[in-house]
Amino acid sequence: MTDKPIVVALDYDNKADALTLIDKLDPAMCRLKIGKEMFTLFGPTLVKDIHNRHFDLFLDLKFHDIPNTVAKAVSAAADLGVWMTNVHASGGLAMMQAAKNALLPYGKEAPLLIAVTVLTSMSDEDLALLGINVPAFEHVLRLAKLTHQAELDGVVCSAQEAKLLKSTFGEHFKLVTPGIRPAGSDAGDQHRIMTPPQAIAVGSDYLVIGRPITKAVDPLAALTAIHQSLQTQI
Ligand SMILES: O=c1ccn([C@@H]2O[C@H](COP(=O)(O)O)[C@@H](O)[C@H]2O)c(=O)[nH]1
Repeated sequence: MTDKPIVVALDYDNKADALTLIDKLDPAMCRLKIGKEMFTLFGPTLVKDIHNRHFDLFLDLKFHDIPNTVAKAVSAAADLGVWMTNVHASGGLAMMQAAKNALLPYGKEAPLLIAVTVLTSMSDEDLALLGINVPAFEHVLRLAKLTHQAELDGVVCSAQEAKLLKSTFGEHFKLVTPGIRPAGSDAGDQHRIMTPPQAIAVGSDYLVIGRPITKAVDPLAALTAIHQSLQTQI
């Protein structure tokens, strides 16, 4: 199992609430993620606030644009010193290669660069509505092949595809899996879900977990319980 596989998704509209939670967390136990909502509201200052608290930060902005624009955006993310950032694989091979090339000047300081395959909120039926008439796992595999060809560090996928992707691309290709739900917790808008221990067992490297922790009555207790549920797998 990867060192520190839990990535807590901070989807708050209030910075004070987010910092209150962060201040209860231990950087040795988890990493953090901010996405479009918090970055749009609070910007690079929030990134600094989180770095000052010694957490690795996944900047989940899912860039999807023409190659030149995405390359510049990824470079701007690297300038913030984040641990991981991402693009949409459906932006295409040239876009992903431009993003990868933009990180070359950063050397070992470059963030991990991964690509979103098929959002975990999407079912086979949702894909069919987009004219994609194959099961989600097939489209995930197709986009992961493109990501691998562009030499990115890995993909965002659901844990349901993790076994297939690990066996296809090997240990070094990182699998970042949202749609993680402890047994009995509300799936919400997520469709392709798995429990934390199952996700690790099938090869997920990083488990992105938001509401099961942030909306819990006691978020620290929820995180600790998930963390403990993984310890038997070390
Ligand atoms: O396919 C994807 C890509 C990103 N996400 C993000 O992960 C978290 C999940 O939060 P939960 O509250 O645990 O559902 C959220 O920030 C999404 O933007 C994803 O869910 N699926």
